Amino acid sequence: MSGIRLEQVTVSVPTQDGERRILHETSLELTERRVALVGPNGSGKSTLARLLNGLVPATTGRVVVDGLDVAREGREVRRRVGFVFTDPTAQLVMPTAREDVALSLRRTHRDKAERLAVAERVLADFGLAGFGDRSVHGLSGGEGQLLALAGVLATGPSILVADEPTTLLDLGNSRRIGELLLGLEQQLVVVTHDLDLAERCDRVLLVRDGRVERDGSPADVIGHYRATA
Ligand SMILES: Nc1ncnc2c1ncn2[C@@H]1O[C@H](COP(=O)(O)OP(=O)(O)OP(=O)(O)O)[C@@H](O)[C@H]1O
Repeated sequence: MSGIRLEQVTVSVPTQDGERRILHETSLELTERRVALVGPNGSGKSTLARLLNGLVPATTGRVVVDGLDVAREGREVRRRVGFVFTDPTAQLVMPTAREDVALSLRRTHRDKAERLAVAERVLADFGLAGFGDRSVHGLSGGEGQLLALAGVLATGPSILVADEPTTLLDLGNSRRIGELLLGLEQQLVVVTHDLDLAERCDRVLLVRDGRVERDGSPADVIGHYRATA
């Protein structure tokens, strides 16, 4: 039951004179622990990633996550599929770092004082000890991305989807976040232009012009991408 399945999925968006297909018919089964989506700008990677927790609905076909139909059981799917965006400010909603993580814990910890105490421990686990009172708007890109990840992982998802999580980061932070993502016990689906990160995944999909053009080992797919970019 675990894993991700796309059954003949397409995504179309309305245009002035009809509609445009941004993901052509795609069928996939993703069971590897670490899966990377690579490809040119505008090729459909984010669209594919966003289908996995219902942020983008399939126009036709079906997306199934851990045996759950994303269109029908969206709430439960979103509990299981954590999503991190390129820009952490898109998902940091509370004034301070501690409160932001505590917000993620509201389903699992009813008591507010306990939530805040657990949030403090989560911050420490992510290298953010002492950041509890800091404003989420005053964090550096790397700190913000760590905090966003801490908040999402604190909800206990079984799958993490990360859309270009290292794009805004310097080399040091990009490596730090990369290590953290690759070391997760959860299944990871990461959209990335960072081919070093993709190379360390178990499976890579090259998306081009709204299609999965190549799918396989990092060596094969990235080799093909480099040769045809
Ligand atoms: N809601 C939408 N309405 C219209 N067009 C859209 C919408 N969402 C995506 N697109 C278009 O679909 C195509 C694929 O977009 P997508 O964001 O999936 O690409 P991407 O591969 O993630 O790109 P990048 O690497 O630049 O982030 C793009 O041409 C984009 O402009």
